[in-house]
Amino acid sequence: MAEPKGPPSSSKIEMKKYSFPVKPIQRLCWTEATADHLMTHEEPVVLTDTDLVQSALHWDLSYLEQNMGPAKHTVYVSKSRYFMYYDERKVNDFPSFKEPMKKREWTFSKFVDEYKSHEGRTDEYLYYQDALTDTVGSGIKHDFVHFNWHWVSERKKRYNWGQLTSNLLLISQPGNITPCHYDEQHNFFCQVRGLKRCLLFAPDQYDKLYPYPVAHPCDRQSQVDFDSPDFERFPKFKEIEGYECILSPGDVLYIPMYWWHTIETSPGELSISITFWYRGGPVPSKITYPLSSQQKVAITRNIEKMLHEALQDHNEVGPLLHMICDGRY
Ligand SMILES: CCC[C@@H](CC(=O)O)C(=O)C(=O)O
Ligand SMILES: [Zn+2]
Repeated sequence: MAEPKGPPSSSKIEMKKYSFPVKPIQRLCWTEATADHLMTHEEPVVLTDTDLVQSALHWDLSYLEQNMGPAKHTVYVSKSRYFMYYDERKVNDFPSFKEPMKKREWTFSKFVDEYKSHEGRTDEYLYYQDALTDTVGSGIKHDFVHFNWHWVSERKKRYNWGQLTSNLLLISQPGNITPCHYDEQHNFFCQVRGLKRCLLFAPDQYDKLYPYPVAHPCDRQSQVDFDSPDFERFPKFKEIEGYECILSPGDVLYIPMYWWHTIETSPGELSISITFWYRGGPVPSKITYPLSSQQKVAITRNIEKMLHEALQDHNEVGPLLHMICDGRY
């Protein structure tokens, strides 16, 4: 099997540079035994030759404008290059919370107009993030039906994943960054157009990435500003170690559940990506020890949720956890 065509090396395209060490994420044809081994052990890998979204590789802004139909779609507007997700259902409990980006509902044509008028602006940036649903036009429906569903359903079965929950279409301006966070689902992250640099961190780096409290709108997001880390508040960030890849069209990055990731769109051109998010498989009937770092993260989440539920005030969760731990553990 010929070596998969390599991606452009990160030195060729100026992405943000960080001081922490990163190792390359392996880039393998999906038929390689090592690719299967990595996915079986919930470790990231860039898969080539899957043809998963081959039928979408011709997508560009004008084709999408012709075929996305008349429905409204979610576009985020940010004053910076950063697009940090927040859960609007949790905002009420945090009156001083400032939304890191604004949510707009635009038709696709309106998005294209705004996209064009935002080119060159440095005061506001756009990021289209919406699920592919049956409101799309026949052209997109045709492309969607011709995703490689056989391949991806074989993977779902082999790795005993839960159901497919959504396919998110992501259309990013050059230079946009999704800050570091983890998701509670497995993700086949498919690059359709443009380049994206992905930095991933294993679930056992949890204590170095200082996620917001579970009750906070930015639950699952790291509090650390990678551009200027506050080592007073987040001293263990100094020890962070990550993995890196640059995705080209046709590449599929497996982002395992609970793996942290921050993704930057190359400055060169707009990026189009499609996600395939799957719930985790059923909890094994027999728990084996030691527990995995993913299981430990799930336990910490349940503890925070239970304490918040019991105390009815998220401001009391920290003091109670300190009362349990300080000077005792
Ligand atoms: C809303 C999803 C954004 C995406 C990162 C990116 O492409 O900017 C991501 O975090 C994921 O696919 O899990
Ligand atoms: Zn994510």
